[in-house]
Amino acid sequence: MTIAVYGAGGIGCYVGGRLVAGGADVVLVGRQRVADEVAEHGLHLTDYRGADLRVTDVRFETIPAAAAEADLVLVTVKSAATDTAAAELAEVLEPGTVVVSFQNGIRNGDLLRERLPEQLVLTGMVPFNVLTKGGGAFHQGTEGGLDVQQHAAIAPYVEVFERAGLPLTQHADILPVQWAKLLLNLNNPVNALSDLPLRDQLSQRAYRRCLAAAQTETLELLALQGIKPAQLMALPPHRIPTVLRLPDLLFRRVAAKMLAIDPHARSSLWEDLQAGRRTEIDYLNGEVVRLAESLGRAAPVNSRLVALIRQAQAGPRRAWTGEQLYRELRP
Ligand SMILES: NC(=O)C1=CN([C@@H]2O[C@H](COP(=O)(O)OP(=O)(O)OC[C@H]3O[C@@H](n4cnc5c(N)ncnc54)[C@H](OP(=O)(O)O)[C@@H]3O)[C@@H](O)[C@H]2O)C=CC1
Ligand SMILES: CC(C)(CO)C(=O)C(=O)O
Repeated sequence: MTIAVYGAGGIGCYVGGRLVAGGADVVLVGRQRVADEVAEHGLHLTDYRGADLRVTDVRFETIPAAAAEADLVLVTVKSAATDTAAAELAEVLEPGTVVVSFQNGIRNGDLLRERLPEQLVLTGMVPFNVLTKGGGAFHQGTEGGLDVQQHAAIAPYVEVFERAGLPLTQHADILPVQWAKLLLNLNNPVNALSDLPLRDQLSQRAYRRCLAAAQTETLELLALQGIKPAQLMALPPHRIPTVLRLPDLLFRRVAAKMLAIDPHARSSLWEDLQAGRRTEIDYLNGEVVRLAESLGRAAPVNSRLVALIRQAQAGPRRAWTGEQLYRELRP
């Protein structure tokens, strides 16, 4: 049973490396710069529970053909790269290969399914944060295993993921899980604009009010669309904005788990902005704007966040205080 990880960056190297450490036959497919880093240092994988693994026997390839032998392919490219990845995979994969999208956003699985009609494409979800530390080191900064669409084809891999310390939770209906994750990802632009680690940013009420506003707007649209987001945390999604708006002291008491994040962890969107790469904003808050449009409504808070990230992508960046950002987002 060979597993290919297609797009081995933060999530791909971490998940793929943990699978190798758990004894699976894995090939990582990614860029030359990451291949060089892994060749020099191997992988050093740590997590919030104190796991500390050095993985030296890593197969890292840089051409799509390396995925051809795989029985299972985990797609871990950023959303804007899914189209190209799908075209490359369509050229090399055997019919019947199982492909799982472990990406944020709502549509990556659908896009892969459309482009890979001869393969079985399932949608997955990564609930935790991975901090890319450099020198082959990746740290899981928040709790969680992996979520995936339920299917008989997943059965042969359940034990492999279990051994890797990343148990799979299967869901009969993955869309509510994806939307629940997207509600959390609405914080990605807030975090990027704050230019702070997640824990510092979420510790400040003004930033949390920005996230609460983006979530409230989204929850109203989801209700109109008839989608009930899944519960991923101790609180149901519709209660989270109220908790986010609490004063700092109370928030720390009531929602200590939300702040149980590695002190250096940042959102993946911050990482993209920092590296000058195209961000996933159009697939996160932009997805909410699209939903609003399809319902003949507006999503002013999420639209503004999309615009601010586009500005930051195009030109000089600034670090917004929570108060400044909240004033900017208020209708
Ligand atoms: N990082 C995190 O903490 C979390 C991320 N996610 C989600 O997981 C997904 C992956 O994120 P993340 O790992 O952070 O992203 P990264 O950018 O760290 O990793 C993706 C890697 O794939 C490479 N890549 C892109 N296209 C191809 C291709 N066609 N062939 C081979 N390699 C390719 C990229 O190279 P290049 O940059 O040169 O294009 C990059 O090295 C995203 O959807 C993200 O939102 C979900 C939960 C947490
Ligand atoms: C885990 C979380 C919500 C925050 O890191 C994320 O998905 C991301 O950074 O894209």
